[in-house]
Amino acid sequence: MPKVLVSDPIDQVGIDILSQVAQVDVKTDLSKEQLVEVIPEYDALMIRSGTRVTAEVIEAGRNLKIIGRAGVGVDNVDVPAATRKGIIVVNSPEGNTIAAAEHTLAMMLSLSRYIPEANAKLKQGKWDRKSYTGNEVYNKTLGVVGLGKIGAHVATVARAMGMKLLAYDPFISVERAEQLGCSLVELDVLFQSADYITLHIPKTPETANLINADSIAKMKPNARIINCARGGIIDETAIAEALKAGKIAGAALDVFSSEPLGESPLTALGKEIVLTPHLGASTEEAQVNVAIDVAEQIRDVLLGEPARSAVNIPGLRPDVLEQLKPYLQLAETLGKMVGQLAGGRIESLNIGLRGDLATNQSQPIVIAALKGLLSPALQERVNYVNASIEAKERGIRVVETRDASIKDYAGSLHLSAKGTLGEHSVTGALLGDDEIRITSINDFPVNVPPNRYMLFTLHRDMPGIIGRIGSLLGEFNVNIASMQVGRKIVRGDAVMVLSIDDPLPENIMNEIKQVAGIRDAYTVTL
Ligand SMILES: NC(=O)c1ccc[n+]([C@@H]2O[C@H](COP(=O)([O-])OP(=O)(O)OC[C@H]3O[C@@H](n4cnc5c(N)ncnc54)[C@H](O)[C@@H]3O)[C@@H](O)[C@H]2O)c1
Ligand SMILES: O=C(O)[C@H](O)COP(=O)(O)O
Repeated sequence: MPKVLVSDPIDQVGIDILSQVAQVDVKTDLSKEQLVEVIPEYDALMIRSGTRVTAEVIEAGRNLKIIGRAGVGVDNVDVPAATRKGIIVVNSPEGNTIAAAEHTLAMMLSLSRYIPEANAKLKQGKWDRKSYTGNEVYNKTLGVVGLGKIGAHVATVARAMGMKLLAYDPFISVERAEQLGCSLVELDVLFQSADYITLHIPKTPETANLINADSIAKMKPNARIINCARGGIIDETAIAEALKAGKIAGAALDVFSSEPLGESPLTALGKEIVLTPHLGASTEEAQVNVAIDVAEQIRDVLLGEPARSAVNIPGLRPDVLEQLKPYLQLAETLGKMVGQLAGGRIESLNIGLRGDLATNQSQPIVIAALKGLLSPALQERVNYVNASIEAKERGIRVVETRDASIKDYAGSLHLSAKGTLGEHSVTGALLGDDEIRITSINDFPVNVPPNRYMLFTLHRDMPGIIGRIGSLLGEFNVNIASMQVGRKIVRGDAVMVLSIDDPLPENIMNEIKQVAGIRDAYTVTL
């Protein structure tokens, strides 16, 4: 039974799902060193933002197949290191959207009405009404930086509260912004015009310290900033100084450049700042959502099924994936075949998408073909996650061509591999919904299903040659399951495809190659 380590607190519903297929260990207080020590025995790791999955952890996780982040942000995971090792990283892109948006709105209102401090004072027995006259958000301008899932929900609710909306998001269309009641503006315009600025962007090199002394200098003195996105998007020293000097009116922060928040100039400030310890996703509902979402993906991957929201393999909607699955199988099979036919070091792979396939999303098919091509050499070390990187590192040039006009099958795939020992091609298609057929070898037409063990010969089409190969295999006690010859002209060149029940004995290939008329022979194991 596979083993799953849960190293951050997640809802029991997730543990129950994982327990259907795995032994689940919940260890939420592991130090860095302890994590590195225990990770080798686990097939999957499930985390929230509390566990840092460094390259060292990934390197030590020699059995790891999947890291599941029960939440959105994967910035606590070294995703490139996981990708390189072929470990799938999945998250829950939508499970906590509403929770984070509502927390943002709660922070905005708390900040405007000084609720946290008024509450604390009253609990100390002080009835102070005069210190806490706040502001209404009604009719004020909210600047939303990042109009993705959370930003969009914040905008929708803020609009209903009577706020005017500006948004900055270079990846969002004007139509989408207008649909949400937002005017898309440049960042500086947003900084200069907004009474409230809320951040809903990932932390990237472009967004690190986006709010700094310079950007704060552009803001109105009554501006209030809310960050429920990621620590490090705000320069904490700059914002603390600006608040102290009264350059802006307030800040509400849920996330920090270093978490847990230790000693910080932020904690010394008064009612103009509201701080929460990364609580954006902490609702019962969100925790159930993300736990189910991620536990199901871990379960599926451990059962050999694809994950629906992996961050390091091409994202496909489940319905598209379902439709493409037989073609992925086809691409992988053809990749395996053509790689073995070409032999030696492969320099380039030409992938021709034909018929209906030419109009499909090609990236997963290309990856599947590369996985097939590399799997004889790399075995289980190559998968959908790292196939492209592995191919690139081996200097394999990948060329994709499309031709929707080739209609001999609904969709077919033509792979041509050029290597140090020559160039070979295979074409394949699906019969019915999911039965694979090899339809040509080196452009000789055939029609054979793939088989675990196969033998191919290139030969002169002449009497006796098929019989000679048949008897030779018989002499070596190899049972033939099926045989087919493909040729373009009578007594010209031809290809023979044999499906055999057993692997070929080592010394038979030399004998086959010596049969009169045989130009070359190849074995393929699928
Ligand atoms: N505090 C919490 O507990 C909590 C909970 C959930 C999510 N989050 C964080 O909230 C953020 C937003 O999450 P989401 O689910 O809405 O993500 P999302 O991917 O749906 O939206 C992010 C948006 O940011 C935009 N964007 C990217 N780079 C940008 C840039 N340089 N300038 C402006 N816009 C840019 C993207 O186009 C996208 O529309 C993420 O950082 C996520 O990790 C925090
Ligand atoms: O990216 C996220 O999903 C949030 O930051 C939530 O993090 P958490 O799961 O640790 O609460």
